[in-house]
Amino acid sequence: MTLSVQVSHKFDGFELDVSFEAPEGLTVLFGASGSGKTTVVNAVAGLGTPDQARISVNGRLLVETQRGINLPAYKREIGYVFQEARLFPHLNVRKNLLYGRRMARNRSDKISFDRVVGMLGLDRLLTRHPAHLSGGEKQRVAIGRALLSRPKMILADEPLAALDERRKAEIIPYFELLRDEFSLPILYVSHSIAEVARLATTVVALERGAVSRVGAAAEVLGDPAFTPAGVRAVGAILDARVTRHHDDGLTELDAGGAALFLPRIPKTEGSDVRVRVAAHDVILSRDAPKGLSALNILRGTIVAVRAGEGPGAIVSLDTQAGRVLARVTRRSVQAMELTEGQVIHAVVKSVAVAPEDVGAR
Ligand SMILES: Nc1ncnc2c1ncn2[C@@H]1O[C@H](COP(=O)(O)OP(=O)(O)OP(=O)(O)O)[C@@H](O)[C@H]1O
Repeated sequence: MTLSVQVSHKFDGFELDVSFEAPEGLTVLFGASGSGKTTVVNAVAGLGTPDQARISVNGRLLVETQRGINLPAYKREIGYVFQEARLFPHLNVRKNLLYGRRMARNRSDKISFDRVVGMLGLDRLLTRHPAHLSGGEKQRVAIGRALLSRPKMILADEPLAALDERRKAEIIPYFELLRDEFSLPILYVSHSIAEVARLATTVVALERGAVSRVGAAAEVLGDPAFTPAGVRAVGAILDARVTRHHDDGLTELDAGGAALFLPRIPKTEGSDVRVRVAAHDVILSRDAPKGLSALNILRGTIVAVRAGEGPGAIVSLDTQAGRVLARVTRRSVQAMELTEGQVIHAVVKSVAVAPEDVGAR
């Protein structure tokens, strides 16, 4: 496993006992305020000593309290991206980027200054000072600076929390690049389902100091029994490929052989994408719908019907495109006599899926 984390710590009135393993990619540490995210991050970063911890990254041991091993923070070789960019105000972008830079140890190294600047679109900003950058631009510089320190892992602590929605949407693709272009483990703290859906390879959900769930993003978000952010956050993640941009502004995707039409996605034809389809944007029909304005109709088989405490229920169905979830009323479940094994049609309105619901994979 790329990331192996075990931390226990007792504060007055709060007990943390967290243990998880994560494969290569971006691991989102997800949890409500006070669930223990910062305590875990501090243990990984080497800020303070937990009562008991064993943490390794790609087999390299950072701390093992029982054996008295505890690398100081500066020797852990971690690149940080925080909520605020924490740039040096008196240095321009170029100097901020070069601060703490480490030289390549081998020629196959992918992290060159020019590549990082190009990838993050910082070319035109190099001579500017942080005071003259937008929040999103500052965060791009912070990502570049973290990368240029040639870290063994990246630790991103709520890196989008201080940005408005537009800036968030602007920065997320850079984290996708970070995830996909460099084989660096990334531990990413967030309490946003949207970020989990776009970025997570693995989700580690924390609740009251313990891990309540670990798994691949699609699996965790697609579990109707797992609703830490409320039922409105429940949804499926579908893997798809961009097949064609149509003249009328729609992009056609191929999801496991099924065609999906979504509002224009800024990706080239042939790109692999992941698409989040929220359960409340899906309606169900027993018969193949005709004369309907919706363009996306997926035929599937019901694998579970889960009634909530309120009027709603989540129906999970397996389709050609993958597992899809639909949030309907319990009344509809009864009226339509929805049961496991039944063949059903899921209808997804194209415009229900916003461009920010579609990311790279
Ligand atoms: N130094 C401390 N002394 C006592 N209690 C602490 C200390 N640090 C954290 N705690 C408590 O431990 C719990 C977990 O805190 P932690 O900061 O890890 O949560 P979090 O998930 O990061 O929350 P947030 O998203 O609000 O930052 C909280 O109940 C907090 O009050």
